[in-house]
Amino acid sequence: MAYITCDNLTYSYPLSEEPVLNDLSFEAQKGEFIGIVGQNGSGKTTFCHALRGFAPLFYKGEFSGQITLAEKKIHEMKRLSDIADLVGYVFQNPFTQMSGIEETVFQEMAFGLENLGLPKEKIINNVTRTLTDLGLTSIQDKHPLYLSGGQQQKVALGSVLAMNPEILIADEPTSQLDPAATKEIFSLLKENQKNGKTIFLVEHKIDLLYEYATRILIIHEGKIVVDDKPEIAFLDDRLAMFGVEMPNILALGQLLKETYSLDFLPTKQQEIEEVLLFYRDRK
Ligand SMILES: Nc1ncnc2c1ncn2[C@@H]1O[C@H](COP(=O)(O)OP(=O)(O)OP(=O)(O)O)[C@@H](O)[C@H]1O
Repeated sequence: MAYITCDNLTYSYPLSEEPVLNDLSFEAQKGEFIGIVGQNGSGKTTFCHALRGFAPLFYKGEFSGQITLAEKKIHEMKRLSDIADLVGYVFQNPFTQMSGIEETVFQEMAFGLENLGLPKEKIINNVTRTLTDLGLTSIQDKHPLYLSGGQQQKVALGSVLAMNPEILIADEPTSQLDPAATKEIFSLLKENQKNGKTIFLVEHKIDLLYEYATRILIIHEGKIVVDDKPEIAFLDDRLAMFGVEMPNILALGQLLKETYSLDFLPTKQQEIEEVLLFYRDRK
């Protein structure tokens, strides 16, 4: 059995007229880095909420189908706390994530670990490591509510990473970060994946998803319409219809293939450089 399975998920929020998830099925193995893309309102966030039981447990509404994460039947779960140590969730808006009661960044990042009842020494180790990973050590004594949007976003992510969950679901966790910090976060997520964690990342930054994800899901009208390796998913003929752009590397690869009548499509930066150098040196 796959590590994660979703069978025929159909879900409507209490006030939605149509289902937001529409007979959606999917499975994943442990250690995948799954990028989720699709146009606004296609159901990406809702799919993430369903994965960790928030829809319907928190949002209510009508739900049918089955979800299993690491053999836990999420659709039969009665309390969200039942999977608090298995699934970490990073909200689109960091403000939603903040406890609102902790007075320093350090305490904020320790909050979830304390709720899990971990020993003090482990809490201190995890938080200290995460602060270093995210370059937040210098602001560890600041009040979380007096940080910039980007800093808050890093703290929100850190408070989840500190819990070291096996499955990490992050909804646009870099939306308020500059390009350098965004890349750092992608690298950190990649490191987590290499350590065996399973990552779900909702993102509009497709160039980075192309570089880091191992698999891409395109969601359209509540269904997964494309599910493949990035170099195949992002070549789908229907991308424009699904409101998804092609990564720059692939667009450039296609242009080179056309220009030089190549018998292959360069899909990596290194291949593109090799083609360019080859034709430059022939001149
Ligand atoms: N709490 C809610 N109650 C009712 N409808 C909701 C709720 N949250 C989202 N929706 C609706 O569900 C649909 C899917 O929304 P969702 O946020 O899952 O899409 P998305 O693909 O993540 O969009 P975006 O890229 O804009 O974040 C939209 O029509 C949205 O208006």
